[in-house]
Amino acid sequence: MTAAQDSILARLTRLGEHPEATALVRCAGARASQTITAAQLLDGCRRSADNLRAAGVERGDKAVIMTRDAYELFVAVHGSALLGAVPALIEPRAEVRRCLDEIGPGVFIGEPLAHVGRRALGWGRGHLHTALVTGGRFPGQDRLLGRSLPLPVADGSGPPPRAPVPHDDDLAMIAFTSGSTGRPKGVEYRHATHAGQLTALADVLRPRADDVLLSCFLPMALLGPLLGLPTVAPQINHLAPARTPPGHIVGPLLRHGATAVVASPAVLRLIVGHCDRNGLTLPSVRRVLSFGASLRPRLARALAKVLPADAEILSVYGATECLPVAAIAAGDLRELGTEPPPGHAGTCLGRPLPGVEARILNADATALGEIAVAGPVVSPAYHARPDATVIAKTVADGRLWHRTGDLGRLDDRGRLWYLGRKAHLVTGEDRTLTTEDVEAAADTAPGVRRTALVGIGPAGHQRAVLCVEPVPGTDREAILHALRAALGDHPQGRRIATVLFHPRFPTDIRHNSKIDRTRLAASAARRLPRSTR
Ligand SMILES: Nc1ncnc2c1ncn2[C@@H]1O[C@H](COP(=O)(O)OP(=O)(O)OP(=O)(O)O)[C@@H](O)[C@H]1O
Repeated sequence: MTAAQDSILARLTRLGEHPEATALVRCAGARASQTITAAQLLDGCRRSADNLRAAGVERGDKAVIMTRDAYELFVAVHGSALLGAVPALIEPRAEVRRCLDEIGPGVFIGEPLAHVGRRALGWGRGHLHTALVTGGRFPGQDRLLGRSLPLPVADGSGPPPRAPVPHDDDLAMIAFTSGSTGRPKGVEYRHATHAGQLTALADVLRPRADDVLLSCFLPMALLGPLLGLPTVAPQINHLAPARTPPGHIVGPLLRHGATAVVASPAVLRLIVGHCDRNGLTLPSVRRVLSFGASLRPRLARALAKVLPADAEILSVYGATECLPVAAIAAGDLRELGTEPPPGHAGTCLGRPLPGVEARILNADATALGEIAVAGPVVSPAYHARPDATVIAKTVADGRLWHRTGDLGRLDDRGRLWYLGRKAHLVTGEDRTLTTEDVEAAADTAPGVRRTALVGIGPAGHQRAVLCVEPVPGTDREAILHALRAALGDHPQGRRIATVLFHPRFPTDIRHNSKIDRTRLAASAARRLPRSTR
């Protein structure tokens, strides 16, 4: 079987095998929800494809899709794919205009607010020929924002859609990176990439017949139903996930008896905090997958306390260009945390998943280098960014390797370790510091919510500044004391020149977990006396 026969489209049509099964639960707030069956979801995709065709969307068109509603996203993305159009996903952020200028989409499908952003900020100006507005219609909408594309939940009565059989190498989707090292890049998913990702995701999720997935990450709602998992999509604040009222997550989790939870560390912290404050536990949960950034042992421990004793917590490593790559159980993380290896320690990511290979490129004397990944989960190129593709992709031993831009090493047991991003290395006159190494140690200090190591000054002459986000209400002197204890014997930590407190770190929109180090460093630089910069 070619990968494309196990593609998204093939899995989509397989939804029709259990028409009455729950496929998606769309939640509003803590209590309200709408259950959508597999037949309804499939019918919705077919209707969406018909409406898009009627609106002039054609095979090969690139269609930006921007909606926070999981059902609309599902039927717009998969409806476009049924037509042979290429959905493009990007978060609404400062660089959208330049990103879209690069990929040149002809179609923009989105909720009214997305179109307001498009009109105001010129997203897609010059290449869009079709603007389609989802959700309810309002007077003057066609003139102001674009033609209406109503995507109400379908009744499930229509004929099954006819899905084309794609070639492995056909472009299936463009997904933008979250841009923590610069302007986001449009990652090409071919049909074979998607098929590889779904297979690898199934390896980490290990779906069972009675599983219910709670997806706190919107694009995961596109995949959960295709893995045969009834997928509950809570009403996350997708523009700032960590500001979601936690009851909007925990309420649906409890009501729908979620057995698997996919979330970023920031959202997991919300869930734990809510449970602690309200004396709640989460008895239905068997498996939690943490995505997007390191899962700290302290958070994993707090999470374990609200889960059943045999529940598994996994930290999953990957990037938009290759997802998932490796996974590690929190129990193993905790054990490793108590006995960090000497030298560059960092955070263990676990072994690469079946079918995925990892290597360390340009390793130095301590075996530290850049993590590169090969396998079916790897995207072969950035869309319309040959410059970025040349830098990130390399062929060796007949296989395509993606250079992740992450520093790491492989230990003698085949486990990957993460040391931070290459772009975030702090380079001083006599030493180079890796962020994760220092932060993993500093984050163990009581009173610290998280830390970020940034370099101030020109490369090669940087001053190492540790920014600290404290737990609100904690005494700063006590934190400094705890940090000295945590870093005093640490080979890198001892080199830190300055500690600065910052009440709330700037983070990425997608996960609210990746620290925006460029902004943080700029704010730290402003606070340092001129003589020490
Ligand atoms: N489990 C994890 N532990 C530590 N870091 C992780 C984990 N999972 C992901 N990451 C970090 O997230 C990165 C991938 O993030 P993503 O693909 O969203 O875009 P980005 O790398 O932030 O964007 P850009 O490439 O534009 O800078 C990884 O390369 C890694 O640095």
